[in-house]
Amino acid sequence: MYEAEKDKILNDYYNAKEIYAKFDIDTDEVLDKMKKIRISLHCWQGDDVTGFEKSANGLSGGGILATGNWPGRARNGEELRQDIEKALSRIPGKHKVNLHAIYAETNGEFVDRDEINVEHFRKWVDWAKENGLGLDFNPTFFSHPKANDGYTLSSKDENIRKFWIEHGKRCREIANEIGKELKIQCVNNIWIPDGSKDLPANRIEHRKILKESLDEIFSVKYDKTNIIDSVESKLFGIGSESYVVGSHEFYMNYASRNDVMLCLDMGHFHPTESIADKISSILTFDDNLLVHVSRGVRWDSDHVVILNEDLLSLAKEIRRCNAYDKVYIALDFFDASINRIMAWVIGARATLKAILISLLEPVHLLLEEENKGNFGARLALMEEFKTLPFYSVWNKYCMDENVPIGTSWIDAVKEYEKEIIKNRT
Ligand SMILES: C[C@H](O)[C@H](O)[C@@H](O)C(=O)CO
Ligand SMILES: [Mn+2]
Repeated sequence: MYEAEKDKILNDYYNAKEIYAKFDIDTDEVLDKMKKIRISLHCWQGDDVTGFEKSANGLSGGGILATGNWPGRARNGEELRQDIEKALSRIPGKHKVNLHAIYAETNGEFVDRDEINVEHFRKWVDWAKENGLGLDFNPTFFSHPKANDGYTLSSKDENIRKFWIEHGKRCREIANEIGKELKIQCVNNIWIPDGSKDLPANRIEHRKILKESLDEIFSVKYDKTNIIDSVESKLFGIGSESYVVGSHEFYMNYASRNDVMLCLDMGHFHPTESIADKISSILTFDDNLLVHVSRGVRWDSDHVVILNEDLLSLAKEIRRCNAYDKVYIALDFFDASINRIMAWVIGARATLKAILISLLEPVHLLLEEENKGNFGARLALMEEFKTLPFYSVWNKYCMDENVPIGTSWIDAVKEYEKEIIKNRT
């Protein structure tokens, strides 16, 4: 970066610092807090949720869908890690990478999901260590012949159920080992696609079976410094429009009663329902919460996350609950219609911008007006605070973290596409 550019960024930052100081916000302190926040970058954006299994036939049986055919998706661990590194070099801060079980590396051998162990993730763990990254984990209960009849952990077929319970147990074991080795807690999130396209006659039976399967998976206890377990609900999916076994109510109860963390995915609720309002309710009863940051357009479409009202409300609510040390933030979108690295960087930068904006908000002044009953003044302040010069603080954060300022990251990604991605035929 040229000296003149640095001076300009610093100058803008000092001006912004003065403005925020008028509202008792110390921007240096906010930047220190920012540097401690790790978000989780989902590996599956890099290959459209395909994975590396020998028999991989793309995303199937999961009620989720990656659309688009942008060329050059990563085809193996080396390419995927190279792409993630490229993305991370454009994202300020030290973060985590979120893996799914289908990203096991098995030396060309077929290893079924009920046989995987931590050694199949050796390259990921060594790479994470070298790069100072944390890893999160997810069992993969979809894109498999044993998921094709629509039910996995809630299946009435004992053989199917046993297979998936074993998968769930092995994934927890793997997540525990990862957390232990990296010395960074690993979030292990369970999402299953189970449900039915049309109206079921019996809803409760599958839910009782799911409860039993989860009890069995969670019967092994691990040290929470290594692994924290979570369960993710959903409203509906493709092929499970009428009934989803793991609904919000199901998992909210399960999580609260079993010392398991709940996961709220922004795309997994009714389109007009915001998860921001749910955070304080969950945290009244539970210690932690996992959020999947996604963007649904009319349905759970998993569009790339942008700095929109939903994302801002989410971040502001976490901050207003003083809960950045309780809420785990993981990205979850998959767009195959644009450059996949751009997708990661856009989504991650938007999420970090929302977090920064929330930390810069003078919440204490809003509370002061609220506590006096001055609701007009509270609304007026909320509006004024929206246009405080956060961008100057953002640029300083990017400069401190040695990543490109403003739009300058875009050309570097285009270049990488020309040199590396376009050659993947
Ligand atoms: C691939 C992820 O596990 C998946 O996206 C899940 O988290 C989900 O949101 C399914 O709709
Ligand atoms: Mn999700």
